Amino acid sequence: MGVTPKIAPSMLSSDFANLASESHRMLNLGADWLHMDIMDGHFVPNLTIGAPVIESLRKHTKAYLDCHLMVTNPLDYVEPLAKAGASGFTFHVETSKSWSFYFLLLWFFWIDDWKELIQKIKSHGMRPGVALKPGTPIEEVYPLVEADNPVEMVLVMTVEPGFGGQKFMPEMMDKVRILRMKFPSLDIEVDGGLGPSTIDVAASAGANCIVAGSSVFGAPEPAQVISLLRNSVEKAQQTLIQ
Ligand SMILES: O=C(CO)[C@@H](O)[C@H](O)COP(=O)(O)O
Ligand SMILES: [Fe+2]
Repeated sequence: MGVTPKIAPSMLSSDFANLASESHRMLNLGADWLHMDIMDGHFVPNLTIGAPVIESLRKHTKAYLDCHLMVTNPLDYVEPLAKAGASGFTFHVETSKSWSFYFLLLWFFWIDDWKELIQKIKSHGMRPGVALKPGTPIEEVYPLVEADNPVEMVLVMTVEPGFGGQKFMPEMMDKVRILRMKFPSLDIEVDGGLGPSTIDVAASAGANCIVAGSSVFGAPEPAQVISLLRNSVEKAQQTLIQ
């Protein structure tokens, strides 16, 4: 498998009043990416940060900022986030999906929507990803991965988006397994409830990008948790290759 492990502490669990030092702390403890949860209070019932905070953080670090957009209108965020210095831009496939369900005609607009969105993300120098909620079938993301101009990561939510500290949903691992079989070199990220007790099942299903908030920030030795997450992915990759 050509995909490398990426451990991404979710900064939602950090002390937002000390975001720069919390970010440095995580990177010094072995994190690869910083996972930034952007919520608009509409797509999910919680409101977090937006481009101004990413811009402030960017002044303090060169790290890969893995932005997870839990927002209803991701297109509106492309330009501000690119200017702010975001690295990855992962939008939810469910945005505008309800229209497609009711109106066949609008379904075509939805297709154009995500094509335009991916194109815009790339032309603004960011790396596009698509996320899906627990209730969304995995087939929904296939067209975006198989497109001529595809997304470069799929984020499989392992909790309902909106809050940190929820319980991991092992039944989501079927999605990860299917994706890994179909797309051996795709970055597959899992997000929600990941930690020492849940990493092995996610890693052996084929996930290589691991978001972890409460398990890292709540640990007495966060470095040990980061290293355990990485070791689990590396070990599972050896098994998957054989
Ligand atoms: O996107 C989300 C929540 O919607 C996540 O990124 C969480 O912030 C992960 O936190 P833990 O479940 O690891 O505590
Ligand atoms: Fe997230």
